[in-house]
Amino acid sequence: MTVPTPPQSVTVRVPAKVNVQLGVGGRRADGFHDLANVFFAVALGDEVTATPADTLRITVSGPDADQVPLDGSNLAARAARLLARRHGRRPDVHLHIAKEIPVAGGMAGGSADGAAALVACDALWGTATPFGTLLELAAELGSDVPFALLGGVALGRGRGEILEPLPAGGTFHWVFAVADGGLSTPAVFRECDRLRDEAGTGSDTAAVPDPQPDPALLDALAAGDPVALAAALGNDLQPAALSLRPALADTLRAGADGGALGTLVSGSGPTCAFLTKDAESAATVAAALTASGTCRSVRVTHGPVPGATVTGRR
Ligand SMILES: C[C@](O)(CO)[C@H](O)COP(=O)(O)OP(=O)(O)OC[C@H]1O[C@@H](n2ccc(N)nc2=O)[C@H](O)[C@@H]1O
Ligand SMILES: Nc1ncnc2c1ncn2[C@@H]1O[C@H](COP(=O)(O)OP(=O)(O)OP(=O)(O)O)[C@@H](O)[C@H]1O
Repeated sequence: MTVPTPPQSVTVRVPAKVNVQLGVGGRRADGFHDLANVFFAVALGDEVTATPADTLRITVSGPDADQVPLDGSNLAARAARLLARRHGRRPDVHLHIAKEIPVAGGMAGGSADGAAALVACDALWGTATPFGTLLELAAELGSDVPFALLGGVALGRGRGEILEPLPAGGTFHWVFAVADGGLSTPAVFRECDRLRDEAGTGSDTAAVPDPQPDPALLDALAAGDPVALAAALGNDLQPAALSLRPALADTLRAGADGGALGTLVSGSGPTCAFLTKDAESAATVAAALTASGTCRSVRVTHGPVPGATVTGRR
């Protein structure tokens, strides 16, 4: 019997997400918010390559590389440590992140790298962790990490970590406008609470009704209908992101004027997302956004695409 040789390196591709619906409930006793979170994975993504090393080491390349921590706080490093501990081994791995997802942009870039590191280390170390266990480890790392493993389109309940895959009937075309500088996710949730308190509605679970997925949005996804999906897009964090970064209103307007079917802030922002009719229309909207001067850069992409997937093994 031949014993398979362990790989010398494993590369994993992982998608960014946009939340086509982000219903935010009241603040729970643990500080988190219950969500009706419809995640959508887009082709814009990062690549994480794992190779054996004497000690855990992170390197990063790409346009935002200088904003990514290289120490133990990096979500990819935390993922490697968590998986190693589960299997009683040392996290002796070099993880290189080829970063395309905007940092602190509301597209779950760090979460994506955490999910990719779980999959890459599992393949490199031959630990054959069941997918259900990877999902549990992912939820320990952060609310958005399980979805980066799953990909496609899914409803996230709880703080976003309890996932139910949803059907999607076709490819949707998106444009993303990347802002200068990021927004902190906890700060945006705090601002959402503050705005609710200021409006007199209250911000805890007793005051805010449980958010529910919008049936019209789920039908539009299943039917692959971009016009119906555009009409149903919604993000309860958008007022908070706009309150912290009022200039985002100009970006959203520029995309709408440029012909987008629907516009919204992606997750906690500040990246803005534009749903378009087709690939040609996406190029037109991208050109209008670039010409408007209301954002740092513009990315054209599509989805849904699969979650963290091994794309290379040497
Ligand atoms: C805004 C979203 O990106 C939408 O998908 C997510 O809800 C955020 O997910 P994430 O970045 O993985 O967030 P975590 O790392 O789990 O939590 C960071 C912080 O965001 C806030 N947070 C996050 C998720 C949630 N359901 N309620 C919250 O209030 C909490 O202050 C928490 O301490
Ligand atoms: N691998 C990573 N890539 C990017 N940022 C990371 C990573 N690991 C840790 N971080 C830290 O996380 C912070 C948030 O970055 P991230 O790109 O995940 O934000 P985000 O996309 O807004 O998150 P989300 O959409 O999940 O709320 C960064 O400012 C950075 O300090």
